[in-house]
Amino acid sequence: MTEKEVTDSLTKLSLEQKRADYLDWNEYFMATAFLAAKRSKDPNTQVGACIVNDERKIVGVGYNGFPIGCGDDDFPWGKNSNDPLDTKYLYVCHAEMNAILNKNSSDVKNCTMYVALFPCNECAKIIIQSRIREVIYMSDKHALKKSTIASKKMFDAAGVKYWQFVPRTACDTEEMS
Ligand SMILES: O=c1ccn([C@H]2C[C@H](O)[C@@H](COP(=O)(O)O)O2)c(=O)[nH]1
Ligand SMILES: [Zn+2]
Repeated sequence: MTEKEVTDSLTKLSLEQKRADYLDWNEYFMATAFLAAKRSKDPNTQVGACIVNDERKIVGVGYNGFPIGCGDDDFPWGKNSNDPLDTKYLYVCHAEMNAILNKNSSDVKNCTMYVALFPCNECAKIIIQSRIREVIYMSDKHALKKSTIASKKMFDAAGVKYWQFVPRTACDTEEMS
């Protein structure tokens, strides 16, 4: 074997040993949002959000839950009742709002939010006002709801970019290795 052949086979070996199936940045931050969602006590819908700055540092994470001090012995997780006071909707803090309020930086200006579900109109307002400039979401299952249409209308007007994250399939991962 010539010296070049040895070098070539060593190079090939080291390339073969490189990991290809590690998480890319988008996968990593979306996975962080999904991990946060697992903290939610909502029996029906668990939402997580992760805010990332332009240095790819996580600056806030949140999930849907009742406000501090409002425990589920006193507040309901139900969805349907004749009296809205007996449902969760008047009380629950959305994941996006919690992620913004939980920020560990002075602000979230120019940050990106990764979120499990497309933000509702109330969260869209908070996202815009906090100057987040990009939203990457996983599910758009409420795309036809007026609140989602309103969110998109406001994001478009305010110049907040949004796009759907599509996870890699097992086949994609096999092709890379
Ligand atoms: O943008 C959103 C929208 C909803 N949520 C939370 C609020 C509630 O806990 C659930 C929604 O309950 P459903 O049973 O799916 O009606 O999701 C949120 O965090 N962010
Ligand atoms: Zn919301």
